[in-house]
Amino acid sequence: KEKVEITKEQWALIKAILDAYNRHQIPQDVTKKLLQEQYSAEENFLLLTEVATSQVQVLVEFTKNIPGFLSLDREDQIALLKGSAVEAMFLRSAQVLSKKMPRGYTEVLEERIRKSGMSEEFMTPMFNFYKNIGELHMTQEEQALLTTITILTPDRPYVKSHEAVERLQEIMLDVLRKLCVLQHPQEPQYFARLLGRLTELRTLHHYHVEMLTSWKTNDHKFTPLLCEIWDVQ
Ligand SMILES: CC(C)NC(=O)n1c(-c2ccccc2)cc2c1CN(S(=O)(=O)c1cccs1)CC2
Repeated sequence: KEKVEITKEQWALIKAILDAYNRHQIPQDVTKKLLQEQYSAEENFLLLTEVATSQVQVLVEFTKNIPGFLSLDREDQIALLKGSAVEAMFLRSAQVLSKKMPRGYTEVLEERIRKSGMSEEFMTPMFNFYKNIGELHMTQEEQALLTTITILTPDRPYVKSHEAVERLQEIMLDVLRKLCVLQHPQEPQYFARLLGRLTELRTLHHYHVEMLTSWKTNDHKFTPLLCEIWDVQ
């Protein structure tokens, strides 16, 4: 039985990341709108645009509070944000959906998302992902660290100092690994299962790029921030 020891510094790191993650939540009023009375597909789409835009703003603030992030090369900080925005958005969405909500809220939310003009072949993998994340029953710390690890992925396009990002990501991976052993002692494979979700996120990222083009053809508008972060003209 491997003796797992989380150092004082690592606990401080977990606390800093969890505080930042909890401080930067999507404003309730924005997500609450998604639960209100029946909207049309266009209005649902507009609502998702609003929620997604608000999440990008939250993501930027959260990322700035990741210990070590601001000491990375400035252009690399931008490359990491642009490269991880879609994945962080799907991770946050899955976490929102897997929260205990009042009876029927989840169904309404899912219905709203299904009726937003999104192509069917994108829905299935997306809702599969939401289900897979829900089944993990991740703790707050695990959610915050997994989002941090997604942001600190060294092989995003245009990242120059690959090693610097890799070193930072490795620090976070080590902390998450130890936390998983401590918080899920009966599930030795839990950490591996968490990392498996990161692979699923990359597939969703590819789907998302295709979906954007299909929306563009149906003349759907996005906000300037979403166009900027998703490289949509
Ligand atoms: C919480 C935020 C980050 N979630 C969010 O914006 N969602 C959610 C979602 C999931 C659970 C609860 C509440 C909302 C589902 C979807 C999105 C966004 N995207 S999108 O960014 O591609 C998009 C933008 C505009 C048109 S489509 C499509 C799918």
